[in-house]
Amino acid sequence: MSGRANNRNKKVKVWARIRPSSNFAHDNLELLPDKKSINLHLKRDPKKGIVNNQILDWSFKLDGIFHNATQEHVFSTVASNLVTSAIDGYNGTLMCYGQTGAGKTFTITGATENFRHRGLIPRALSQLFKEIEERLEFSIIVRISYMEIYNEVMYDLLASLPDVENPSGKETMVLTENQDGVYVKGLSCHLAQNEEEALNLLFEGETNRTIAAHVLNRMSSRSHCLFTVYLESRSRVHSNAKYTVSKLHFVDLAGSERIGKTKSEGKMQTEALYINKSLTFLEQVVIALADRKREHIPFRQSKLTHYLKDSIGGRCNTVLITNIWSERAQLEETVSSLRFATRMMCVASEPAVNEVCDPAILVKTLHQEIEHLKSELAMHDTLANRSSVNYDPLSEQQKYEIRQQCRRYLEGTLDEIDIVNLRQIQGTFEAFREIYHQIENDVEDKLRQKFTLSDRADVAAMGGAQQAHMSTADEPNMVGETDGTGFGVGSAPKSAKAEPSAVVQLKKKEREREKKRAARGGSPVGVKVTSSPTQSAKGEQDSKSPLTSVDRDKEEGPTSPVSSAGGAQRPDKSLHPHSPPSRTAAFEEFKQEKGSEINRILIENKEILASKKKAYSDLAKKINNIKLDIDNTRQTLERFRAERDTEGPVFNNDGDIVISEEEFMEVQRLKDLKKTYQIDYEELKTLKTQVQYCQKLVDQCRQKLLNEFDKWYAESFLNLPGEEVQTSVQAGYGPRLGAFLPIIPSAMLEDEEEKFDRLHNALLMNNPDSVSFFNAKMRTERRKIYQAAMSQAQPSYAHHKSGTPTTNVHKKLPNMLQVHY
Ligand SMILES: Nc1ncnc2c1ncn2[C@@H]1O[C@H](COP(=O)(O)OP(=O)(O)OP(=O)(O)O)[C@@H](O)[C@H]1O
Repeated sequence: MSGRANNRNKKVKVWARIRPSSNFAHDNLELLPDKKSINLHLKRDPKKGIVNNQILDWSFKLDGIFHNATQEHVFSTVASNLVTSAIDGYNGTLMCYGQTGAGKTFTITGATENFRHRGLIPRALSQLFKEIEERLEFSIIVRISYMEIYNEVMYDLLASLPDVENPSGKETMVLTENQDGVYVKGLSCHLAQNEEEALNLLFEGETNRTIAAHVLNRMSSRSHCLFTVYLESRSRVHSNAKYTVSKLHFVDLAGSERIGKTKSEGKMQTEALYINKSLTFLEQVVIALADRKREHIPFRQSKLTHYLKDSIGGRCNTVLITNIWSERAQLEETVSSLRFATRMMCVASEPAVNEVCDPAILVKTLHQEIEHLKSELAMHDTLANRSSVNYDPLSEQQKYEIRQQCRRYLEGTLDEIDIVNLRQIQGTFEAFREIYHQIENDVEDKLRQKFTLSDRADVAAMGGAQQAHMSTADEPNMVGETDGTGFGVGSAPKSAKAEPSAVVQLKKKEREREKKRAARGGSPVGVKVTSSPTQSAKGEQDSKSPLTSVDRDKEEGPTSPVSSAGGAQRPDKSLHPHSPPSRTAAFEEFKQEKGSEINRILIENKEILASKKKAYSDLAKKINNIKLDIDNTRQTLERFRAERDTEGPVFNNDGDIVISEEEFMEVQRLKDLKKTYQIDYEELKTLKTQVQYCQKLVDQCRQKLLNEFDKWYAESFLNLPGEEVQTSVQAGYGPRLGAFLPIIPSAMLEDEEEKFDRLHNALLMNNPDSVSFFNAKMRTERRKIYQAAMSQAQPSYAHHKSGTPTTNVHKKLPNMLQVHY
């Protein structure tokens, strides 16, 4: 069956979710083992008389039924794909329908007091940003709007409480349509650059909804809430004119119970009437959509259906979750909800990507193409006598010939390269690039050899010192091993063996002298701190060493940083031509002397950074506490509302519900808390920028210090001109960790750390209980980063041991770390 035929059979996906209950009506409600079907048996209603046509047995088959399902299971089953498809450019709608208290809000938003119970929106946002981070080749913009429709009036839940300042409820937003679809003029749309910002918008909308419910007596269960995520995705790789736009709606519908059941009067009756009307219109739209022959769909009858015009079935991925009760008293409403669900199942859905063309880029691309074709033609005209324009790609033979031509051109044996067509020009440039890379690699190899030998000399010197320190004749293997391999660590590369440098020869001689000394029972070099240089030099006069006696004196002198305890003496190039101090000791020395100014600045910057970080973390804690306060206040307000509902609401002359002073105070408190939260949050953002800035300064200073040290070390001890030195930072090695350990760039780790902090804070806002969960997650993630970094760095380490210390760890890390987020 073709994909098209498949699409033709596609329908809106419909699920039912049963609210957990200890009074599950087992006699009336039967769930079948396929986990899709449900049978209901109603008792005859004696109030309807002896003769009535009431249907008592109902069977429904849906796409699935969630019974005792976790939030995670519901999300992965119905919403996860919607999120991925939305990033791919498909519109998506997830709607919860059902009577009041059946669990719509619990499903869509979740319970704030428990992290495990967070609903589909926070989970979807989390997955969304994770996937966006993984799609490096796309630049994806996320915007969010949050709207409430109450009594057929639209309210922006993300505007700064317009309805509180405008209690008349005069509508400021208008539903409009253009070629791109339906949109609401006046509805604020907010950029969200990460999960934290998106969660904040959700949280802000929820708070505004609660405040409006109390200040304006707008019952949240009596309004429709629409949280919409808008995505715009452009390729970073191809600068073509096409890009995708999509929107993902999360719709929490008002309670669907019939008006008789609410037993409402006054204002509440008006609400119920509006709800009934808009849900009836929704049902009419669904019925019309299900009928393929219908040409007119009555979308414009209500704000809800008009807003969702392009978001139910059709080109959009649509999922309906019908929330139902399982208790006997609610069976009639349950049947009604399931009937709506089965109607929705008939609505066809043929999702399609929403691709848009950017006219400006399109014009630019076409211009480029015209220019390209023009130049091809021009070339064809000029070269018509010599060759014709060839559009085929170059063959291997042709590429080889072009490479040869380029080489000869560079060597000077060819004066001009014959240009025949555009392909050849491109091939020529490619050949030049290859040659350039090859030269670059050759130069790097040469530098590596230089480093290898010097570092080996360094290691050998340390090996000698170690052996001397042990100072036991029964451990000759230490020396023997070192001598055997030449350097004690790994084996030398062939090139190094073929062309031993002066340093290598120097070391060999030193080993020979060492052996002789050991045979005579004398102290090895490393411990001859107090011996007379002339004396020791004298003993060596007969040897065939190419060194002068002065050289030997210097070599064995008491100022050797390796031999002196602590090694903190001032390194002197002239005194130590071949026995440099360990890099760690030299670095300590460097910080005190030549690099003292930059080191001082580094320490200062570190202190400032630490204080900023502390201020940031203190403020984050404070904000979290405010968030806890807000949650508690909201719960208190909920309690007040519940009490009012049980006692029966008291109305004033205007028909508005009168609230107690205590409740009023709580509302005030909630507003104040929200204001403080916003102010502090703004300050937190400023602090964060400051922390990032200070971090950059610290990194720069550290890098400068290391670079200067490397140059100084090379000049002073390795006889290398400073400019030729590949610094520790470039090479990924640093004195603090010893010459052989890779440094994971601190900036990078802190970047990751920041990500954790952000996530941590965002999730704390959602629920304070998640702290331990997140700490654990942070630990695992950090371990992963380290392991990944080390496993990447490991080959370089091994390489280094065998003589190639220049592998650039820095270059490898970023891509690898990004994989984790
Ligand atoms: N699957 C579930 N698991 C645990 N608790 C649930 C579940 N479904 C609903 N609840 C609880 O039932 C109560 C009512 O749920 P909720 O507010 O989500 O209903 P609703 O359908 O959105 O009602 P309304 O129309 O008034 O907004 C809440 O306290 C919620 O925590």
